[in-house]
Amino acid sequence: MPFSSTPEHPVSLTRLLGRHPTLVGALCGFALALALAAAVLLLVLQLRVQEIEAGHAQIVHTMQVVQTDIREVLDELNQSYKPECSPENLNQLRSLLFSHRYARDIGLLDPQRQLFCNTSIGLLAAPRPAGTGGIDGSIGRYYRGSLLQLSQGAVASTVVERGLFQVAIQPNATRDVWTQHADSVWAGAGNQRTQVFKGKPEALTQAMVAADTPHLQLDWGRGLVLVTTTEPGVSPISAQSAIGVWALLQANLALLVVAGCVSLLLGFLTSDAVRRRCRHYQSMEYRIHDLCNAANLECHYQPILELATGRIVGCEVLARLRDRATLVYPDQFIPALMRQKLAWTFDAAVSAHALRELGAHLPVQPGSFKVALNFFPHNLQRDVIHNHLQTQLEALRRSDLQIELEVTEYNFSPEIVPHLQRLKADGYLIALDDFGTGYSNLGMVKKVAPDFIKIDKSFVFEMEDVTLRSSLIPEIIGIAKAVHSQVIAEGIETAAQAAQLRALGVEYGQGYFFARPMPLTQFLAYLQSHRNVL
Ligand SMILES: Nc1nc2c(ncn2[C@@H]2O[C@H](COP(=O)(O)O[C@H]3[C@@H](O)[C@H](n4cnc5c(=O)[nH]c(N)nc54)O[C@@H]3COP(=O)(O)O)[C@@H](O)[C@H]2O)c(=O)[nH]1
Repeated sequence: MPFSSTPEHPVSLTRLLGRHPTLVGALCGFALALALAAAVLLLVLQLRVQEIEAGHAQIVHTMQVVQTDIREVLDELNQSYKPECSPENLNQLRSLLFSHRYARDIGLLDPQRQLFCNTSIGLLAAPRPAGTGGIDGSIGRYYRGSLLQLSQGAVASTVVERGLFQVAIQPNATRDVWTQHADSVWAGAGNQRTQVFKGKPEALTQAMVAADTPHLQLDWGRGLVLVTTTEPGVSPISAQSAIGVWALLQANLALLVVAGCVSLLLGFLTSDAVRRRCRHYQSMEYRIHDLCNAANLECHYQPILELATGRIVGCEVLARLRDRATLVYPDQFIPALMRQKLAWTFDAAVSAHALRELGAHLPVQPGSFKVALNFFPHNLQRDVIHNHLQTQLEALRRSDLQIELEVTEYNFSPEIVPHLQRLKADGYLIALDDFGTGYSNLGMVKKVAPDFIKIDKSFVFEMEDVTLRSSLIPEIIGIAKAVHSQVIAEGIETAAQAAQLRALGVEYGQGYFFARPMPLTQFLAYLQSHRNVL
């Protein structure tokens, strides 16, 4: 709630951002552009990974089909057949091969595990060792590159051995699917792991990890993303493919260029929007809500002197708002204050603050001491003003303080005349401020018969140059005399101006020549020193 006595708001993040709008805007825009570009790149990568995963799934599926086929043969051999090389047995074994697509040949082992007979050529000329090494799989022990004795010669094949039987897998049963969908295929687990297919150039396939790997792995050094699919059931089997990031970028160059341009455009638009938002946070329109807190309100007092004697007869209350180390002046905040409809809250807070301060600290003055308060014209409603000021004055019990209400000539309208008349009748002094800047009708001025007419400082500033404007000062004094008002000249900055105005018959003056508006402690010290001088 503005001008409540709640503690000052802490500096908000929005205010901090507002101090560097261009930088914050640029950073946000850059971050967005980067994020969008990265998102597109990740999407492209993700699509490629999905494509590879689908290929790997086909490899695993094909190998499972092959394995199931071979398992059935081995199951049947171990359950229903004897490892005998008799023609009848061999014929039965051959007919078994017909019903199993991936089984190429069946070999028979003697008790010393030597291969002595097979379905292709029958009894071998000499038994030969069944094989060394091998990989343990769930359906038997696999031997890669075993030489299969066929009637037309020997062929390298993978055989699976269980009990005293060996089944040779059709050469190239899985090769096509490997070639098409993987760069490298590994079989076996732990130290038995063997590379069963090597597709890409040596250097690349060497990079493929022979140990268990995560599904996705980044090789920063070579700019590769490795995709590994491991299926534990099939011996186990791992299919690996490498994505070259640079090659991926090249393959999607057009898409990435478009995405980059869109990202830059969005980044630029974001930067502009953020910059504008940050500027708004720094604007008075936004800050006024934070500033309108009782803790930020400061009243400055500018003495008003009798020109003939130099006696201080009163002061004008001028409000400032404190924004940390800096003071914000009325010209800076009044427009925003008006737009945010805080005019009455502000005037009420200033007058209460000033009267409280002066009432508590200003020594009781001999005679009366005028306290000139500025009110926005539409706040000059008799009942509202009177009730408000009476409440303040009753609490003070200072009969020496006399309130002077200032209304600018510029805003002097027929609607406020009755209010001013009543306020005057209530005992308040009325001052017509900035006189000469508006076009008030003399009849209206007469009706109010203000106690004071304040000559606007713009007339005083030009006195030494004797401009047309300054030549109007005697006219203004004449009008004041005609309506029985006393004259206060504002903006006196030199001794010459003060002397000239005094000679013209101006009774009172204020301006930097005497003193600038100042905080209470300084104002009290000024009053004290001034009294000593007089
Ligand atoms: N409704 C309210 N209006 C207020 C209040 N406090 C101020 N104001 C209005 O803001 C206007 C600007 O005030 P400020 O910036 O404080 O300027 C005043 C003086 O500092 C300045 N001045 C005084 N002497 C001299 C001088 O010798 N030279 C010079 N260059 N400037 C000087 O003039 C302003 C006072 O003018 P005026 O009000 O016409 O007497 C101010 O005009 C107020 O209307 C508030 O609390 N409520």
